[in-house]
Amino acid sequence: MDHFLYQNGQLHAEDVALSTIAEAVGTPFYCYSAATLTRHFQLFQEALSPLPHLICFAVKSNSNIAVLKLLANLGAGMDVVSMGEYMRAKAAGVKGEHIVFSGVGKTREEMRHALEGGIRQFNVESEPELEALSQVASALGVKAPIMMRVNPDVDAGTHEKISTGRKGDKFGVPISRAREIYARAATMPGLQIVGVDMHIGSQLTDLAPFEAAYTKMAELVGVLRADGHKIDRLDLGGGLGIPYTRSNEAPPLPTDYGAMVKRVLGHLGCEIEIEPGRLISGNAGVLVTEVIYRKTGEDREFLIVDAAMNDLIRPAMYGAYHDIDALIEPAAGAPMQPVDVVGPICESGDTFAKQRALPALQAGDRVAFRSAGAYGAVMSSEYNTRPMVPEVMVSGDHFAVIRPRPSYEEMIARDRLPEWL
Ligand SMILES: Cc1ncc(COP(=O)(O)O)c(C=O)c1O
Ligand SMILES: N[C@@H](CCCC[NH3+])C(=O)O
Repeated sequence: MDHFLYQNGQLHAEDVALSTIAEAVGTPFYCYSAATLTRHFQLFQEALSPLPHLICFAVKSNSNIAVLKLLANLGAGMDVVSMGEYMRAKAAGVKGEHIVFSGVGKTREEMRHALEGGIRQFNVESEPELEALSQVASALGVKAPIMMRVNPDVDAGTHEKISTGRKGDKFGVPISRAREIYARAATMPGLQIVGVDMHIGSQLTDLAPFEAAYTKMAELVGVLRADGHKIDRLDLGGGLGIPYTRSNEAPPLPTDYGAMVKRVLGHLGCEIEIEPGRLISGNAGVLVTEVIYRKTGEDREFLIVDAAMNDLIRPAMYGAYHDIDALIEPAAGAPMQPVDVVGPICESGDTFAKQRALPALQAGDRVAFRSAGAYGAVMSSEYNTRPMVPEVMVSGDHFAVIRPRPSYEEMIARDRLPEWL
């Protein structure tokens, strides 16, 4: 469910017409709906309600501090993967005890920073990382709460580039070695084992791989407890997929996911953590862009828009599909024409859609790329010296710019010229 709907012939974010925002901030811009973010978070709260749980929003999917604060106000914890994300979570007012630190290559500096600022747990991904954390925590005279991220060797059945739980993937420690590694961790100073972690991939559209992984997790918990470890908490990762197009079959809902979690893991009496990103933020955001030119090629029509692959890289990177809607609702029965929707960057990969059926749009018309709230703004860059796109949040009938567009002067002024040039 989202709150980007046509009202009186205009695409709205909640009760604000997107064209009103376009007039105020210029295009392109990202727009998020506070109501959608809230709704999606609450779906997970309801789905896990009978179990003790904490929903740790995956900051990597959308790290704007206003988004984090909105979710934190609803009771969310945060899943971070860098010192920068940790600092963003803190800036949004999240307490250290509600922040979990994931990531395959945490540095000692990041460990120290999180231990000093407070942390719920580190999700440790290798033995060298365990050793480093043990040393850093011991030097600070504290105990670092840890879980091992266990790689269950389950194929998530998702895009090759975002599958993380097969034995050839770089993530976690092999489940076959988990017992030995937990035994080792238990002997190391400065560490306190609190649970087990898994994350098998992103944009999963089927519950079966989750269930296969969590079944292995349940077995492992039994083994580790029998070995004398105190396992009170399970981090199940994120990964539940979203519909990127209205014509697709919808992926499972948080309710279905929650029911499965209860069935497979509920009897263990553990506190459950999940790390959803995309399901909370993905359909809570759109990227609005304006057509600069309509161009007739040899064998096709092009719409050249003012957003580009540097602003939303998913189509170029994964061949991802995003629905495209005109801000002005096409008249019923208006003819649709196939066009390639492309950005201005000098790469053929700067293509948002090929041969997409759209109404007859012209220069000056605006469109919204849907499902852009997750892995959109966070993956953007300044390639071609294009300023980062501003972000706006709508709540009801009002909106606020939650990250302004930097000026060209600001961008240019960041470089330094060495004296010897
Ligand atoms: C460790 C970890 N947790 C959570 C997530 C969030 O995943 P998603 O946005 O698919 O829910 C990711 C990204 O895949 C991740 O790597
Ligand atoms: N960036 C990816 C998801 C990666 C998930 C992070 N572990 C996407 O846009 O789909």
